[in-house]
Amino acid sequence: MAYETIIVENEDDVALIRLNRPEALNALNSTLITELADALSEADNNDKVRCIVITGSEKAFAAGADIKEMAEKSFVDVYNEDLFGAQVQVIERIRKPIIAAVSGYALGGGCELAMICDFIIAAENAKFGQPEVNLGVVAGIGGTQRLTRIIGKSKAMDMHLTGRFMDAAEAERSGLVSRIVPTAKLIPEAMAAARKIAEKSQITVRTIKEAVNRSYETTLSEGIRFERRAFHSLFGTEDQKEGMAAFLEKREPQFRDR
Ligand SMILES: CC(C)(O)CC(=O)SCCNC(=O)CCNC(=O)[C@H](O)C(C)(C)COP(=O)(O)OP(=O)(O)OC[C@H]1O[C@@H](n2cnc3c(N)ncnc32)[C@H](O)[C@@H]1OP(=O)(O)O
Repeated sequence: MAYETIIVENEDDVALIRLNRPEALNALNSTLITELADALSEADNNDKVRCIVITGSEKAFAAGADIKEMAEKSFVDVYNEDLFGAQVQVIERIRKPIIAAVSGYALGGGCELAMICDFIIAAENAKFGQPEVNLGVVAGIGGTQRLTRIIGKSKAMDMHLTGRFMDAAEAERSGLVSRIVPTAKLIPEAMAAARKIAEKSQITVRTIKEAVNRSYETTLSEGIRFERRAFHSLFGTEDQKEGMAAFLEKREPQFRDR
């Protein structure tokens, strides 16, 4: 499908989605967020795609929601159109793993989009922030909830209340990003991680995603019970037999997603 504000490249088993509004530092306008949700759904439904990478440009992953588009809207406008609601729900429900490859600014909705992804690989030049306070609003795509769970209350309050930016090193120390790579190597490193995931059993990968995400939604004991059931259930798959046999036979597993 042809898109106006994103570019989708399918390489082997991985869909690489590039946000592409360089003139506005990939600010999330209604076209971009809708096209992103559509492209992610398409990738989720495409049997050839086993992992997804979302990235932006070197200067900006995304500088947040499009302020020019939002500035004149009233409460009634954003309430009635449920600004960001439908598209974000689609993105949150994608079952395949999504890596955010972040270079440059990931601010406001850009930081929130990266946090919806399953993990973040950051370039050395990455900067994260929730500067909505400077615009007289609060984050609206989960920033107050996800950032707090990821980096803790004190740092999350600092980021949201002051609107300051966090560099890649602080983001890694805080657990917001899984690793930092040289800026020029961001896409190759993210694609290599995605290809590694794509080699695994997709039933196992989806179960892992579901179980880790469950930890945000439930109590520790419920989460552990869910994990144990998930672990037991995978013994009903051919891929568990193959994975364990391959280890014992000292060979690489050939998973069939069954
Ligand atoms: C999703 C919600 C609900 O959580 C809410 C939000 O996300 S609100 C938005 C939060 N984001 C911000 O407040 C960041 C706004 N941008 C900046 O502070 C700066 O642009 C910068 C620090 C990221 C980069 O600064 P600089 O290098 O000086 O570049 P600029 O000249 O400012 O920007 C270039 C160009 O891009 C336009 N731009 C940047 N960000 C946005 C945006 N969020 N919405 C719309 N347009 C944006 C900027 O206006 C410039 O375009 P021109 O004015 O030159 O046409």
